[in-house]
Amino acid sequence: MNQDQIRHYLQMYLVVGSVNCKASDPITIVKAALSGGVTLVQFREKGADALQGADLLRLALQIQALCRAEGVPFIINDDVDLALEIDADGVHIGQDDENAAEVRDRIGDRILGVSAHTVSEARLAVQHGADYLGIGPIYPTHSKDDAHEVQGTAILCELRENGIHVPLVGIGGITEERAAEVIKAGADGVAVISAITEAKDVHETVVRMKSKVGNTLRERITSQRLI
Ligand SMILES: Cc1ncc(COP(=O)(O)OP(=O)(O)O)c(N)n1
Ligand SMILES: Cc1ncsc1CCOP(=O)(O)O
Ligand SMILES: [Mg+2]
Repeated sequence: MNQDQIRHYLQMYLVVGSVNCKASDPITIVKAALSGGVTLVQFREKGADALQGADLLRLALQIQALCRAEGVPFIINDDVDLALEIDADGVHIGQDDENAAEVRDRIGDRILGVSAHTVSEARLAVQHGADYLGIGPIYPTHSKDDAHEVQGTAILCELRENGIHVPLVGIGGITEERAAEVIKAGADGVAVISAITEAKDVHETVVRMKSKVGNTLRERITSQRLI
């Protein structure tokens, strides 16, 4: 998949697991998010009450089927074996997960996302074959217990200024109100858990957030052309 396609998929990126879906069930939330226009879905089944075994597999397959029906890529967090077993479109791994170069060998040309927190982690992830980098937490988050320290949007500027040109997605505490500043700082999209899974109206929240991302990307491109 080329970088332009990856950048498109990163624009409105839903990260979701059953643990994040308290107001409603995961299927209802994913359906509403897809109808609102999410461009990529990551299945992240993690935390104290996370599903396991057959229940986890069933939910992964159900969400995958919803994504396939909408032509939205579906990727798995951490679990490369699961991704291969169900023929997912890719995986997302972090610095404490399986080595990125080994994962690239195992998954072939599926999408590989890698979390990075510094310029050197980013450079190494790219050398190892990452298609995109997940950067954050940009803002405080209550969705990840072992989150890295908050990085702010400055990390996105720093990566771009240091020659990291691969697709980047910001993650961590991103809301409708904050989406534009993440894109202005250099991200190609926003990856979101709670602002979507805990929204009163998931469909409308995604529509509005995606529109903010799209408008800000267009403004950024226009202002770059003027320089
Ligand atoms: C898009 C995206 N970016 C970053 C992460 C975090 O990955 P990781 O650091 O491996 O932490 P866990 O999500 O595995 O707890 C992500 N999942 N997605
Ligand atoms: C998985 C992950 N990685 C860094 S922050 C985070 C959690 C993002 O969740 P939220 O959008 O609710 O802050
Ligand atoms: Mg991980």
